[in-house]
Amino acid sequence: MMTCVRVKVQTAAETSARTNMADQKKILCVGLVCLDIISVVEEYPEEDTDTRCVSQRWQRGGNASNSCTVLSLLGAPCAFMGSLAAGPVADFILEDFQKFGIDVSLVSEHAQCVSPSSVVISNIHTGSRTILHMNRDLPDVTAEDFSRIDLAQFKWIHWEGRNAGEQVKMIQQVEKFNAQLPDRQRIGISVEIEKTREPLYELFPCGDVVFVSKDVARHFGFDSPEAALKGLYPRVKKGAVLICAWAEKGADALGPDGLLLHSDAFPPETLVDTLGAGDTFNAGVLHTLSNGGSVQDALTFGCRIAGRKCGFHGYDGIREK
Ligand SMILES: Nc1ncnc2c1ncn2[C@@H]1O[C@H](COP(=O)(O)OP(=O)(O)OP(=O)(O)O)[C@@H](O)[C@H]1O
Ligand SMILES: OC[C@H]1O[C@](O)(CO)[C@@H](O)[C@@H]1O
Repeated sequence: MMTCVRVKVQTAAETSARTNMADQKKILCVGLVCLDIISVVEEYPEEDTDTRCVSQRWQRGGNASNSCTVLSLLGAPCAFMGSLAAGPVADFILEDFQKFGIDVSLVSEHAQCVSPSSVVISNIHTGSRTILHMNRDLPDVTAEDFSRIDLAQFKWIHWEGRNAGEQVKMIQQVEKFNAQLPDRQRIGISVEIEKTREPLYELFPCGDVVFVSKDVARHFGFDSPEAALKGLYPRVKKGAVLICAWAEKGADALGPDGLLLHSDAFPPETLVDTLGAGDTFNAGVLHTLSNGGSVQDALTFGCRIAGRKCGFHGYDGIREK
């Protein structure tokens, strides 16, 4: 693993905020960072037409990266672990991570690879986001990369399901580390199974908390979060909590006591942009649980900030209320 050393000079406010957080353990998110090239449109375009859009912007994206953005806006010390290519896109991404005070010391640089990116068509009237993602050759971080990190600095580690075989080995390393610690000092483990790819289902029995998407739920033939949780719960490990978010229906959770928990969604006054709503929800849940909050509080807070996020472009507005 090559460690990135391109560090931007911090402002006094950033330095002081980071110093105040210095003695707190961090939340680590492992997964994708990419460039989102977002075109905001009044109406979804027809194929082979030439449309003028409302605005265009570059935004740092990727599930784990977006969740870090939201965690940092919520004031939670956090770190991102993933891969980055080199060049202007990678520079833009690194600078943006640093703007949010996200620890990037575990980012692996692959200078010879192409930066992953998404073209996103965002409909300003419905809030819908249509994503065209490209990842040509950037490899994910491995269990060997992970074995070099000092786990003692983290209170929670979240994996966005990607190279599941390697991620299972990373989780085993954390379980081994946890086994020597008293309960309250153990690192919380969560995994997200978002894409409908068979190898990712290996992650179901791996987390204390497992996020399963509505896409995966539908793929298994479930048409509601309740049905998905009941049907998929036998796949998680003993004692785990399974969580399923479902856009405007809010989110549900099922734990070892068999009680189904639910939070309604919190729709914004005007639905503007749902890109990253799921990543925002996950960050809200992780923030609450890693601070000792209940699963019900985590669901409600996750839905509250994800709903708020849908009311504006990007993530910055999360900080303002
Ligand atoms: N239209 C909406 N109105 C209100 N809340 C919403 C809406 N869409 C999403 N949310 C909130 O966001 C949470 C996550 O939604 P969902 O799982 O559908 O996102 P997603 O499709 O995974 O998003 P992305 O993949 O872009 O991160 C929901 O539980 C809900 O609280
Ligand atoms: O699948 C990758 C895409 O999904 C997102 O992480 C949103 O959840 C985008 O930022 C990215 O382009």
